Amino acid sequence: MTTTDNAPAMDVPLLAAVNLRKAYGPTLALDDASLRIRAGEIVAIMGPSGSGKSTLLHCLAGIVPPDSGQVVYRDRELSAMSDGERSALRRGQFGFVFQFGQLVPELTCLENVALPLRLDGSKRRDAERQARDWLDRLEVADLADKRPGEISGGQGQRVAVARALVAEPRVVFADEPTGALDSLNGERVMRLLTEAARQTGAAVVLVTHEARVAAYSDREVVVRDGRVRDPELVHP
Ligand SMILES: Nc1ncnc2c1ncn2[C@@H]1O[C@H](COP(=O)(O)OP(=O)(O)OP(=O)(O)O)[C@@H](O)[C@H]1O
Repeated sequence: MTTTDNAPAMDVPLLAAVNLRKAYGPTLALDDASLRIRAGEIVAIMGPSGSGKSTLLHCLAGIVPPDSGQVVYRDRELSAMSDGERSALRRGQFGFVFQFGQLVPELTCLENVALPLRLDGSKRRDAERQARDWLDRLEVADLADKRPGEISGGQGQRVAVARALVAEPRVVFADEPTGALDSLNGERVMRLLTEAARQTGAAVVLVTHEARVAAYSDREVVVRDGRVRDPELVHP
């Protein structure tokens, strides 16, 4: 699998998990899991509790190394990269939203959203201008000067989505992003997250056990006992 430009052909995955296996002691979290994500597509990973969804997401994002198998981003295998290269990939190409926003409590919402750009070397003024734009897109512009402890869970998740998207990543990893929200706020976060991803062309890997949340995706894959049923691989 090789690509020569920045836009992979439709049938070439942007990100692929190939025969992943991962054990935690005696627990087999992933057992021959394979999955392909195309550029710009929104894929929901579903399945029962403990089936391996988060482990799969962490492997795809280069956070957890599989025991065997490969994760390939464009034409590069993550395990063949140095730690520094993998960190640079996560910072430059990937965005993250978790169940609890994981905003930095000491920073204002504006500073939180600007942080990925600042870490990448942007000047404060440029980073904050873009951060303000993203807060606006996520309908939380009025919270710019507040700290995470002063806002609601739903507002915090929208700030977290703004932070995940500010550097215009190619893949957003979202692990139960609405898990701590009531249904109304959950729907709002999903609508804003998927709209923003579609506008920027980012793919989304969404872990959820809620059908209502998965309904925002282009397709669903099911993980059971560490194995993935990816219909794309059954009928390529
Ligand atoms: N760091 C870890 N140490 C030990 N066991 C782990 C670790 N992470 C996951 N596991 C185990 O691996 C299996 C898969 O866990 P994982 O979190 O991937 O499942 P999940 O489908 O995301 O579950 P949930 O929906 O409950 O979050 C579970 O049996 C879990 O207990």
